[in-house]
Amino acid sequence: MRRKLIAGNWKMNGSLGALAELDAIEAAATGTPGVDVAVAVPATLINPAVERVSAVAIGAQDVHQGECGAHTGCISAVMVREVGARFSIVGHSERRADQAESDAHVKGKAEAARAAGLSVILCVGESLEDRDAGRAEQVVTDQLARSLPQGAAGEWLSVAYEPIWAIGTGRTPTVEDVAAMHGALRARLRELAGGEADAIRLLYGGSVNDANAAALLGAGDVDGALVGGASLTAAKFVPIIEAAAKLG
Ligand SMILES: O=C[C@H](O)COP(=O)(O)O
Repeated sequence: MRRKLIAGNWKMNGSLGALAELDAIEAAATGTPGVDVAVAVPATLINPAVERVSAVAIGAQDVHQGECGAHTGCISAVMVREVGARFSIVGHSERRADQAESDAHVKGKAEAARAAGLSVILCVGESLEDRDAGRAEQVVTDQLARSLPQGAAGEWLSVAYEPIWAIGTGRTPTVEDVAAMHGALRARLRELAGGEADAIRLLYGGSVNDANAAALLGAGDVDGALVGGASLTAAKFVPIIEAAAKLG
């Protein structure tokens, strides 16, 4: 039985003042011991966030695939681990688009994160064009196969299915479509990593909010959510944690 994971992604939002939101999220995480709660903050906020909370895992939104070197502006997994990050997102569609990250980059980042002792949330997802053309499952499972780190198995890895067209748009796939995609991802993980892959959590991401969380989290093979906009305030994020807790 996989524990539910509710992970927030603040993206390029948040200041030192915004860290106060973490207090109520920490209280919710403490009050729902059956649910894992995590927030990926901007790199500048990792250390102060780590010093503020303990029941909430604080993480990075990206790490470089190397450990150190001449990569101006980049941050390594070793560096974020040193200041207390417990996980990193890799392969978010915004980075794949804005920074031209390939599946090979994403695989390298996931492996570097694991080597540094971080858990990993690896993102995959299709465009609206792929969805409309009926090739979403093929595109997403192929993306997974190319991005999957060596030794993928166990709770340290989560795969977040985030249809690009659902991110920040208020649109979501149907519960049936989410269940079908997660079933396809689970099947592909078993092909790629055997029975060990059953510990890998599958998260859904894309316009999750307090109104739709229970339905999306209740879909087949959905082990949690990766939440963007609704993770920025405790008032919107805590009900999603509570919805997960009710599902067990
Ligand atoms: O990482 C989070 C996702 O991109 C979802 O963002 P959203 O909840 O604002 O749609």
